[in-house]
Amino acid sequence: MSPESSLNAEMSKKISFFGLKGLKLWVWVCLVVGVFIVMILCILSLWITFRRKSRRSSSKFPFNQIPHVSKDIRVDRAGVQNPHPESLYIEMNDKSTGKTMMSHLGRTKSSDNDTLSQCSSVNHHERACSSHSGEEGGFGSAGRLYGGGPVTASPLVGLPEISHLGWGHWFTLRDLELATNRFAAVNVLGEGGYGVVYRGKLVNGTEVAVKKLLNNLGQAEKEFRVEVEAIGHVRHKNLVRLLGYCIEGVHRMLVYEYVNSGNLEQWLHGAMRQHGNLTWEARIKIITGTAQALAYLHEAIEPKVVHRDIRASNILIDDEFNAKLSDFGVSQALGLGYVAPEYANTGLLNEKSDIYSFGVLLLEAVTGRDPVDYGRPANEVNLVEWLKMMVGTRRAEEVVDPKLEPRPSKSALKRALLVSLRCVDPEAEKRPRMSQIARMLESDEHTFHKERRNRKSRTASMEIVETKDESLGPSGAETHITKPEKTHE
Ligand SMILES: Nc1ncnc2c1ncn2[C@@H]1O[C@H](COP(=O)(O)OP(=O)(O)OP(=O)(O)O)[C@@H](O)[C@H]1O
Repeated sequence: MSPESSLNAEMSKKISFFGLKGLKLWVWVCLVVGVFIVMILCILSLWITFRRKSRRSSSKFPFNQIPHVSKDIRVDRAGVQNPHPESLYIEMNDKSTGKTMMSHLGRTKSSDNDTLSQCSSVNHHERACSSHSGEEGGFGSAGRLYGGGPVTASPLVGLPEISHLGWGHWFTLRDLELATNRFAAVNVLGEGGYGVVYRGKLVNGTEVAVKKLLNNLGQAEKEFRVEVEAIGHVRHKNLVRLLGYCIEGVHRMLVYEYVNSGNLEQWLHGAMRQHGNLTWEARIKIITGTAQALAYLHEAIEPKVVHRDIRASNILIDDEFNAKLSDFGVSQALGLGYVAPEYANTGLLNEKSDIYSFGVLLLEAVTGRDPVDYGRPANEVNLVEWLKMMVGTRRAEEVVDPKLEPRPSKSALKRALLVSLRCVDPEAEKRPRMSQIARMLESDEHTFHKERRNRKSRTASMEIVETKDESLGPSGAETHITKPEKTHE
């Protein structure tokens, strides 16, 4: 008998087992294998159910509440240099946007600022924040966060390594409480449309201005995002530098370099007047710096930044009368006197409306008048209209701020008026670009220095010729520079 036929014979034998009689052996083998497979499947399904349950319980972990964030979570313990050894960072990959976000208790940092606001909804975050927010406590331990590094040229040296962003610093509420003496009233620098600004000092000695945004306005939160995104990487000598920000729970704060000599509004109309009047030279320096900052925002960076709120109070001044433009990137309603017609008509804001506002600012600096002053006679309330009327009636020299001593030269005044009139042209496309304006003003600054250096020499003089122009309205005038004339002093 061959082995195959003997195996067949064996398999065909009838066997009785567990009360089942007369089943062939091969049927028994199939039954056993089948039962075995069913058991494996049962075990597998039990294991999967168990896994799901344990995931569900871990989903109470608040990071899962962040909208649009996938469950691709990688836990990463912070390194040796981390001054917060307890910190547990969690990297979340948002598959819908491809962005990565790092988060841990009370702090959130993002590889893309778009994700900043998402973090505000994290309950855990808010609990962590309230546990060391302001009034009650946790304050004393803040000092240990710092390496206490030496004060150097960089305002960020000596601050915690872990909070470095691509462009600045990521502060905790405690850091800023410490810097401002818990936001003491005595440190209030002023209050703007979106919150209070405090003067502060970081533990490495850097003086800062902390803008604490009102947290009960959705708009303020929006502004925070807009501002952080717009200005984080932007650097120019005439722009106030954003050193970092704080976002904890409901708190939103921006931390700027401190600019120590007030703002242009205070110098022209307010508290800084007690220190004396700004000279023409200082005014032109401030205005020219502002123009350079705007030219940079409009034309040198991509994407360009439209300021949208050029006004004297946003031109901060340092102790050498350098202008430091602040609040760029802030989206907010413009004040009455600075609103360009195309904004009023269409709601659109672009660099041309910044240029209009800049023209008003320049007029303000020349005349020392507010853009809109209801305390004046009706035909003088609106600065731009009044100026056009004065130039149109050949009274340009009367517009100079009476407090200015010495008065500007004819040529300097005329050039400044020329620039401002071109900026406030009712037709937006006729307004010069900011870089052109900056160049015109730079040459004015240059002329001023030249005049001062050598008073006896002949200097170029520009003559403003006022010609009636329909496009400037009934009282409008367009200004032209004619050929230089000799002047004798
Ligand atoms: N970086 C800074 N350094 C010094 N002072 C500052 C700084 N930033 C703002 N300030 C001052 O804080 C005050 C409030 O400023 P903020 O920008 O909030 O309001 P504003 O410009 O007066 O008004 P708005 O926000 O409506 O334009 C102003 O007096 C301003 O000069």
